[in-house]
Amino acid sequence: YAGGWLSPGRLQPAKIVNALEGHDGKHEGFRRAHAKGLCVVGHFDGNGQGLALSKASLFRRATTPVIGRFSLAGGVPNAGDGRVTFHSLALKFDLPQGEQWRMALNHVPVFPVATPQAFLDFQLATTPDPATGKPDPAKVQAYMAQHPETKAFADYMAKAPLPSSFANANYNSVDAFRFTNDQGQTRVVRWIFTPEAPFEELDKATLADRPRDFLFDEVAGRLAQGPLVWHLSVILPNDGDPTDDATKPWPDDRQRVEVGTLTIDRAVTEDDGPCRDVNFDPTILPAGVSPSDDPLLAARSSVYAVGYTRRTGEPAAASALATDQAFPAPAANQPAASQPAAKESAQ
Ligand code: HEM
Repeated sequence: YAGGWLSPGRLQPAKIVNALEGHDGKHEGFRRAHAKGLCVVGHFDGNGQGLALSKASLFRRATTPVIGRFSLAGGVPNAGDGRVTFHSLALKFDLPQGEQWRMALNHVPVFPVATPQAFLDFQLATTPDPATGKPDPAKVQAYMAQHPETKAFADYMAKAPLPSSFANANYNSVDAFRFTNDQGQTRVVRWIFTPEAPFEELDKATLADRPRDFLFDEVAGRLAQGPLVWHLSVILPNDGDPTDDATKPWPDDRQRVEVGTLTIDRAVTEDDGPCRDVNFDPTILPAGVSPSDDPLLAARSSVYAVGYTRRTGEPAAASALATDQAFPAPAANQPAASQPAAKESAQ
């Protein structure tokens, strides 16, 4: 039953992973989405303001160690960076008492699909035809006709400026989550990390001519000069703002509460480093945070788990990034993940 043999028509996570492999090829040992990435380590300093919204210990006036991974969407590990796609950042916060908070964030505040079924249908409709190497325009058109929200997203991506760097991009939760504070009050929120590095736009006209790894090389170069900083703000919806539909943005004027600062200190190698064997499942949450009614969240959890199980059962692949070789591997008896335990000052 758990394997889905008795209900072949139901949407199973393996079907979505199969579709991702069909779309971008099967690259053993790599993530089935966001295959190209760079691992980083850093820390988060809470300012205490978030505790009014959630009792999560991340929000105390304390420092929490973080590992992270910059990535681009897509399942091809050595794809060129000259594409119109998400700049993404995944994070794993190691909190006191063994709690963790894992996030996988995109620079765009909305997602192209609202449901797992639409995600599957979108992958299938845009899978390249082996005869032409391109998606079948009739299938894409038929999908778009049924999914105006995906069409709206594609139009938005075509027009919206792309950040010139991983360092000057926002990173959004996209999905909504439920926050609960010490008094038991619950609110649904989204969140955004905004960079201190000033925004600059990538010239889309020259994308195709850029060196393969130019975005990853650029951020590695910045990190070699010093840490990069983002401010985390929790976004509070107005009554009626959708909490179960990641295709719908919340208007820019919604109240924001700044709750702390993320500092990315340095890049570390992905081969044998702390990121390779992590599943950045966004439903791994500390007390005070839980999933909302957004149907993507449960699907993400189960699909990431299937992808993770497949890739970690395959021979480990070396990082496809040339720049990765420049970073020190963690010492044999001291994995890079072993940062100091979260230190608390006052609440
Ligand atoms: C139904 C919707 C979605 C599906 C099926 C899906 C699928 C996947 C899969 C299979 C992976 C690779 C996991 C692994 O092997 O560790 C992945 C990674 C990722 N996803 Fe999604 N995803 C979905 C929605 C989203 C959304 C809404 C966001 C942004 C908020 C997002 C951001 C990311 C990021 C940043 C990673 C890379 C994590 C890393 O660096 O390991 N995904 N996704």
